[in-house]
Amino acid sequence: MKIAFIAHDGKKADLVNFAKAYESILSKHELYSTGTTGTRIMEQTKLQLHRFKSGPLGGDQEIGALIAKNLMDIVIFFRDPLTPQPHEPDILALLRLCDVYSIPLATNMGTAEILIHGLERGDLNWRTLIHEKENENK
Ligand SMILES: O=C(CO)COP(=O)(O)O
Repeated sequence: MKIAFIAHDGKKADLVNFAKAYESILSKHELYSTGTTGTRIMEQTKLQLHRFKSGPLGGDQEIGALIAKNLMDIVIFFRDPLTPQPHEPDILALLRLCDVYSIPLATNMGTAEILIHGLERGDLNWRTLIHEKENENK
């Protein structure tokens, strides 16, 4: 599965702790992130991520482009609800695309934990079926 990690500055420590706690599960998947978030995770775990640009410089939109192609399977985006962001329109666009394509999205630790346990249990295997169907239609 392709999993995207994004965190605003006030939530990066939480996301790094999450990545550490679930490192063994996450290491079995293809991981993506916005720029600074990915750097922080790679500094503090052995995980390898494909890093896009930093969020304010277009990273949310780059991840959004993968969602629009239905290529991203899970988005874990720890937003900071208490701090205004200069690129708020990009953030809303990313969240909107998750809803357009029914992509499982966690915006806080509580939901992220449920998603990761569901992933391990096979609850998200329907995403594999979607990829197979899309390949058949090519
Ligand atoms: O701003 C972000 C998401 O909206 C995150 O970007 P960084 O990971 O580069 O800090």
